[in-house]
Amino acid sequence: MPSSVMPTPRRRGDGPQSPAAVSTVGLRKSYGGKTVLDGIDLHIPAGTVFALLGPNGAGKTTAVKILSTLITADGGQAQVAGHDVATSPDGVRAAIGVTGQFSAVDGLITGEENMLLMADLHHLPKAEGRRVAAELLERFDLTEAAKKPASTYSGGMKRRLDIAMTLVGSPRIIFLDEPTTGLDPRSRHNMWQIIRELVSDGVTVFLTTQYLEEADELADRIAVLNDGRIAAEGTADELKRLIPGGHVRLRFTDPAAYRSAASALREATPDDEALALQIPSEGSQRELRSLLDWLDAAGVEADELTMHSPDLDDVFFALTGGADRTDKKGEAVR
Ligand SMILES: Nc1ncnc2c1ncn2[C@@H]1O[C@H](COP(=O)(O)OP(=O)(O)OP(=O)(O)O)[C@@H](O)[C@H]1O
Repeated sequence: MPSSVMPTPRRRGDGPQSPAAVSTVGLRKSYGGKTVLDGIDLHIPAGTVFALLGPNGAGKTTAVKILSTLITADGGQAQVAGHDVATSPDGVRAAIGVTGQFSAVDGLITGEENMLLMADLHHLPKAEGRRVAAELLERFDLTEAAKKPASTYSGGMKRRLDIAMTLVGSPRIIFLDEPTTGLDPRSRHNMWQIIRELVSDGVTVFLTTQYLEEADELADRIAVLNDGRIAAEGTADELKRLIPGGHVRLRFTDPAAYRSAASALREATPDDEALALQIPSEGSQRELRSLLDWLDAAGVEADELTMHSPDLDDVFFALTGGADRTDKKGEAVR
């Protein structure tokens, strides 16, 4: 079932007076002559999940690095947990955890040693550190692997260890930079469950992702980053309402049939790789009937006809101007 017809759950942090966990005004960053962030405004209420969505190279990691004080912005302001990133970076660091592309996991030592190192860094007394480490290893299903070097862990286990290490410091805000990139579907769903549990504990989650489904599943609010600017921001439903209607997709197995249909149906958007044609449609019975009549008259016989309601894929595609993407089934599409 397309997510757009699922009942809409109540979103957290909708109240106008919800305190901001993260807020930015006019955040800017350039590398050399290249503008990576070109005036970013964000307001993320405490206790919510925010997804920064964007194609490769859009500037997602750069935003996370600025907000977690790893690099400085060239302009604008950013407050995290009530601290200014420029004037109070220590205050920010004490309140946040960061995991993702610059993971803290050391592959040469065991999972347990990684956890104890983290406990030391947070100045926990030895016994307390051991208790917290054991608890978190258990919570993230790593007890059995705790004595093995982290380099032997699977991708999913490493991500879980990374989050467990972050939680040693009891952060109120967690930045997850592409938390499920490269994970298999089961590990991805595990990670989603972990993220939901973090939020139910009151943690604010700032996540970056290239996966629309992930943002749709997890985020209260989503911002689409494109060319250094926020192209759109809102709940998944609000974003889906930004673009008109759905479409009918015709798939062919025979390249010759596909080519002749493509030349007969000039209004359709062709996808040469998938041998598919996409025709704008609201999906009403009347519209579908006239489309079928039209296909018959044009002598077009597709091997598969599917209806699509607008989803985040469509929004992302429309807003990011056709950047390469991967659809929900993992197929590369144009
Ligand atoms: N230290 C740096 N020096 C020069 N250019 C950089 C540096 N860091 C990032 N960039 C450039 O800034 C742009 C944004 O990079 P960033 O890593 O923030 O993108 P991203 O949205 O996280 O992409 P991805 O999904 O591929 O990780 C890219 O074009 C990248 O090459």
